[in-house]
Parts: sequence; C-alpha cells; structure tokens
Amino acid sequence: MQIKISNLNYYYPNSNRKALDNINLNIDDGEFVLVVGYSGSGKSTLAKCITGAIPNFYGGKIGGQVFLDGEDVFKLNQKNRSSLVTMVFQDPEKQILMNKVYREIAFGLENIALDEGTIKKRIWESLEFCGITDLYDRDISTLSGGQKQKVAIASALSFMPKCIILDEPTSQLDPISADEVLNIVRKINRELMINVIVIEQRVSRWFDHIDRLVVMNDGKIEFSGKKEEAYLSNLNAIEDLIPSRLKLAKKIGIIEYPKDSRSIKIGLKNIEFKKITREEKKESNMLEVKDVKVKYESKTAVKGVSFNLKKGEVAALIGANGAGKSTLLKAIMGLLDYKGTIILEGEKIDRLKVKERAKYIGYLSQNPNDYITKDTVYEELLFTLNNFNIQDKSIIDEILKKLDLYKHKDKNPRDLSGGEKQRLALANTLILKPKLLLLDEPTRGIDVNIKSEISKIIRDLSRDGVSILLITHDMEFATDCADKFMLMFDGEIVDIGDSRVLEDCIFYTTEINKLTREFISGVFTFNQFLNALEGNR
Ligand SMILES: Nc1ncnc2c1ncn2[C@@H]1O[C@H](COP(=O)(O)OP(=O)(O)OP(=O)(O)O)[C@@H](O)[C@H]1O
Ligand SMILES: Nc1ncnc2c1ncn2[C@@H]1O[C@H](COP(=O)(O)OP(=O)(O)OP(=O)(O)O)[C@@H](O)[C@H]1O
Repeated sequence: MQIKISNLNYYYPNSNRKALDNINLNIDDGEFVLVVGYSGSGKSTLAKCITGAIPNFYGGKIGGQVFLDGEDVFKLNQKNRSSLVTMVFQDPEKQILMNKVYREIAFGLENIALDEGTIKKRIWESLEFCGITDLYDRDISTLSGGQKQKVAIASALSFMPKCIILDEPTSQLDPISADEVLNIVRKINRELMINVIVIEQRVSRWFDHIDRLVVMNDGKIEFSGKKEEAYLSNLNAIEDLIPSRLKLAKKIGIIEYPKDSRSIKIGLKNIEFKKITREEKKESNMLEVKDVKVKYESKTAVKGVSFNLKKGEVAALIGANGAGKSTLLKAIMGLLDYKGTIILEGEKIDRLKVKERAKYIGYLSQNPNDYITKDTVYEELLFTLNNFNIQDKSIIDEILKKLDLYKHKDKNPRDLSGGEKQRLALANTLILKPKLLLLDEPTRGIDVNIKSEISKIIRDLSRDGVSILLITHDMEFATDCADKFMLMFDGEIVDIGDSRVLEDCIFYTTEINKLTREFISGVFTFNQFLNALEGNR
C-alpha cells in the first residue's frame, strides 16, 4: 500500500502545542518502516493519524491529508479503515478486551460485521500465521507477555489489512520472546507483502530488517529515507545502534566501522578482559530476603527465594517473561501475601502493610497509569508529598527538571506520551527519597537520552546509600547501572553474578549475543556463561 502524507499538522484538544508539525512523508508499497525519535516526539500521534483514529476518535485540530492507496483516510468509515490499516498498541494488555484468545480475535471482526464463517476462518488463519494455534482457547490472563503480544498481532492481522502499525512491540519482552515477535513481524511483511510500520525508541533491534527509517523530533520529521541513506547521513539516531557496544569497543580499540549496514564487525583477539574491582563501600545489608514464597491460586510463582542487597547496592533482576520477577517485587513491597522473611535495615517488615512500607520503599510498577489520579503533573507529585506530610515542595520542580518533564508541569497526566507517563511514575517514586527502590522495568518506552539520565539518577542514589532492585530486559541499561545481576528462572533465583565482569564481556559478536540470550533465558548459569565467553575469546 502506498501511504502519502502531506502537510499534516495536528493539535490535541485543549492544547496549543503542535503535536505534529507539517509532516510530509511517502511510504512505498510493501515497505518495512521503522519510526524512531525521542519520547514525546510525536511517533504515536503520527501512527494514530495514519489509522484515522486522529481525528475521528481523538478530535483536536487537524490540517493536511493522509492518503492510503489514494483514499483519504479521514473520510473513511471504521470498517474501511480497518481493512487498510490496523495498529497494535504499546501495551497489549490495554488492547485486549476479552478473556479467551479466540473471543478476543472474534470481537474485532464482529465489530466490522463479518459473518460467522469468515470470522472462524480468519481467526484460524491469523493464529496459524503467527504460530500460536495452540493458544486458541487459552485464558488470556494465563499468557506470558510474549504470547499476549503475539495474540495482539494475530488480532491485527485478522482484519487482513494492507498495513500494520506496531507501537513498541518488543519493549516489554525478554530477548527470546522479542526475537519471536520480530520474526513474525518480518514474515508478515515478506510473505504477505503487508506494509509494516514499527515505532520504537531504539534502532538496533530492527535496523537490519527495515527498508526505511523515519526519525521524528519535536513533532517534525527530521529524516526519512532508505536505510542506506540513514547510515550515510550520520544521524544521531543511528548512534543508538548498540551504543554500549560502540562505547566499549571504541575504548578497547576493537571496532571496525560498518562498511555495509548489516553488521558491525568486532574482533576479539588479543583482548584482555580485566576484572575491575570498584571500591567496596557497601558493608551492611539494606534488604535481606529469606526463603520467600508466593503462591497465586493455581501456581507457585516464587519458590523460596533468598538474597541480600547491601546499602547502596544496585541489583538487576533478569530472566524470561513469566519467571516471577514482578511477583517477587510485589511481595517485597507488601502488595502480595508471601511466606518467608523480609528484613529491611535489620528490622523484620513482614507485618507492615503497604502504606507503612511505602515510607521506606519506593515501588514503580509496570503500568505507569497506576499512578495517575490528579489533573496536572504538578498536582500528582504534590499529592504524594502531602500524603506523606512532607512540607518542602521544592523537590517537585527539581525532579521534574531532572526527568525533562518540567515543560509538562501543568498538563493532564493522561495526555502524556507513553515515555512521559513512565517518567512521571518514576518521579512519583523518587520524590519520597526512599531507602530501597523497587523498579519494575523503569526504562520501558524511554528514549536513550532519558535512559542515560535515569541510569545516572540510579547511580547518584546508590552513592547516597539507597539500594535499588530493578527488573529489566534491557541488558545495556542494566550493565550501565547495576552492581550485580540476579537471574530468575521459573520462580527461583538461579544465579547471582557481578555485573562488572559482564560489563566487560557481554556485548561482542553475534555468537556472544546468542550466548547472552541463552544465559538470560536460564539455559545456563552465570559461571557457565562466563566459561562459554572464555571459550569464545
Ligand atoms: N491525548 C493527548 N492530549 C494532549 N497531548 C497529548 C495527547 N497524547 C499525546 N500528547 C502529547 O503530544 C506529544 C507527542 O506524543 P506522542 O505520544 O505522539 O509521542 P511519542 O513520540 O509516541 O512518545 P513515546 O515514545 O513517549 O510514546 C507529547 O508531548 C504528548 O505529551
Ligand atoms: N494474578 C495472577 N494470578 C495467577 N497467576 C499469575 C498472576 N500474576 C502472575 N501470574 C503468573 O505467575 C508467573 C510469574 O509472573 P510474573 O509477572 O511475576 O513474571 P515476570 O518474570 O515478572 O514476567 P515479565 O517479564 O513478563 O513481567 C507467571 O507464570 C504468571 O502467569
């Protein structure tokens, strides 16, 4: 399908800031497009214009045109729009409305009034194409993050559109599930010749597979061109291609710059990997977790976990989707009942309820919408301070500036972009200056600049003696700020390793990436991983 966007300008209702500023963009038939750009740059807004959700659903002031194969999308009805383009949203949870997989897919198709026979056929075909026919009558609540994402994609595919737009399709997934989703998306593009538009913060995962790169900045298109042109034009966005690899590789002089766009070749010969010993400032324990078990109705999700976290220590909890990471964090926060003992600064806290724990422990959940209750960003933080009787309000501006949210101070939090909401949730956690911070995927939907800012904040907090336990699938971020890794597999912590060693060796060559993936998914332990790396040097 050809997509032609001309002179597109857009203001959200009650906003005097242009969310899209004179967009002109042409996308060719069958192209695989990656749209990148900083958080709040307008990526999702552009996508909503292509689907016609803006202005049909969102309202606001719009100028310019979007043509899909010559049809003016703003003038089409929903049925016709969805036969041209469908979208998979940032958070598959939000998109999923029904409890069973087949009901979910049927629901969308019933809405456009297809007959029963066609609906059945479409459900089956789309599940089969995505390789998930076995999920047909599964309860959606029992699916892993990766499986939910595949269901959302199958659902988008069942409309048999000419274009599918995916907003951050892999940012919540562990590397193996992310690869599976990537393969499905590629297959949709290659075999069905459907245009695919992927919106992401990071270029690296998709770059090899795309035809066109679009870079957005402040509501404008900063760049649109074939991938090869993107390389030649020295874009900042390309810097994001494996930034830590570049940084480290430059440092130890093993990088060979890419001659073609497919690979960055890195030689590993003659390199001495040093084990750096950083000063040991962390003596006493902040957190002691002893034999903690958490059971849901039908399933034990955490099976007797024990570990310590010293004062000022930063630990990254990694592992596949469904390993039990979020459940463990919720138990420490007191949000779930558990067996076992949790000790904070030498005191047992098992009897403390969430509100009491919240005086000492900051918790950031996976869903930034959990934190939104007030009408402005400022009031949201003020409310938190008042709730805990904190008189000094100057910290609000300080933290808003630090997280680049100051300009949105008076905005309704519901109108923030995905990454902005996530930062607001983080601000809400940091503002209470907790002793222990529990962060469930703090960099989800957050661009590279803000990510390095968050990593800096984490290191600053650690220097002040705050201990941090964070869940992440982003290994680069984790190596940037964590002191140790804890690998969780099927409800247990199967290994704990020093991240400084990892930091020195985790990134290089595809072979090692493969090992890393196997390591993360629990195929082998930390020591086996290091041994395997040894063998590769
Ligand atoms: N419903 C809304 N009402 C008012 N402003 C909005 C609304 N949705 C988004 N915005 C604003 O429009 C701008 C662009 O948002 P958009 O969601 O398109 O960004 P994005 O590039 O997709 O960001 P992210 O990567 O963080 O998801 C942001 O400044 C955001 O605050
Ligand atoms: N409310 C619940 N009721 C029943 N089972 C649940 C519930 N929440 C989670 N589970 C199950 O417990 C297991 C652990 O889930 P958890 O969310 O802790 O995993 P995770 O490691 O955080 O995964 P992800 O990386 O996808 O966030 C999974 O099998 C999940 O399906």
